[in-house]
Amino acid sequence: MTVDIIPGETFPYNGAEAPVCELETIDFSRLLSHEPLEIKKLLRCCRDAGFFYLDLRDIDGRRILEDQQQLLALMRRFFESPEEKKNEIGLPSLEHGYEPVGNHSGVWDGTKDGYAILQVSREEIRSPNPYLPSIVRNRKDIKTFSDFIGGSNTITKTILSCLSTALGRTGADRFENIHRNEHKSTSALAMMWYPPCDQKLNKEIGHQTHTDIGSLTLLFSEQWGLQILPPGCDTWCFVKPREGHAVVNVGDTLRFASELDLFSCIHRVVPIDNTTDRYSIAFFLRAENDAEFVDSQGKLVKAVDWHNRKMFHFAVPHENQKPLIINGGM
Ligand SMILES: O=C(O)CCC(=O)C(=O)O
Ligand SMILES: [Fe+2]
Repeated sequence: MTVDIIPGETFPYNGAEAPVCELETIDFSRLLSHEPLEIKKLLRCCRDAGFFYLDLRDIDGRRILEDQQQLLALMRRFFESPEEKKNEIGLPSLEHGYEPVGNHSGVWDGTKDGYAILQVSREEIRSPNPYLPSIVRNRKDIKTFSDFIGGSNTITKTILSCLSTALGRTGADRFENIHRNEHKSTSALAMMWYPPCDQKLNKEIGHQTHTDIGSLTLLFSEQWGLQILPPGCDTWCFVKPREGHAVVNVGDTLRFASELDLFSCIHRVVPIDNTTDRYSIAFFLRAENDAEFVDSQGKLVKAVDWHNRKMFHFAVPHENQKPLIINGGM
């Protein structure tokens, strides 16, 4: 196991000092040139913790950091708008559209979630006339979404390809063959806004404990709140935000595709204080809709069915949730 709690490093939370975990860092430029040592390290991270930092500061990755700032400005403008404007198109599909706070279960039993979310699917942004709320349906905003989705797709596909190589997969067995760009998938950009939340008064809190549905998640947040439950550990640990880095994690379908070799780590988001709001951006790389996997229970499942089943499940009250679905069998 390579996930350790950073000795002496803690983060003040709920009147106590909470542990911070030590994740490894992978250099994106080195992955791009398939450097053997970096690929080996990547495989170790995906097998052990299922989470790592991706250093994007070299010239090959830097562009997405600029796109992240553009997207944050767009998100601030969007989430400050009146509710009826944000909700103009509702949720046309499970991976595209807007959902207000409270549409899913929350971080503590009996609570609902504490974030509003705008999703833009890769399928929709590639269409000639993307269907979006009119406050973001203009040339500049569509370019911001497309640049971010295109850049994130390139980064996550690079990681996927390195993992195929690291596992000695060849020909049709390479993971790229179930993530072909011209085949339909539920890959999407998710923009989340957590309004300030008073845990004593509020019933809409944080982001529930879960594993991710898809193959790889590329996550950007400049703010604290994300916690993971490292393998073999019974303590939740904070993931420290690091400038110039994204956080990447393995999701259920890549775990299934790897015959449970790769690790899909359980995580959640908790509110830090009752005065600050929080922004996070996630790109979810998901397999082609028709790709088939054997899940953690030995049952054959299609990528799109796993996605839809788990999405619906996120919304049901905690007492009706099946851990096998929420935590992907972890
Ligand atoms: O908001 C975050 O930092 C993480 C959100 C998350 O885990 C997810 O959307 O799957
Ligand atoms: Fe997640």
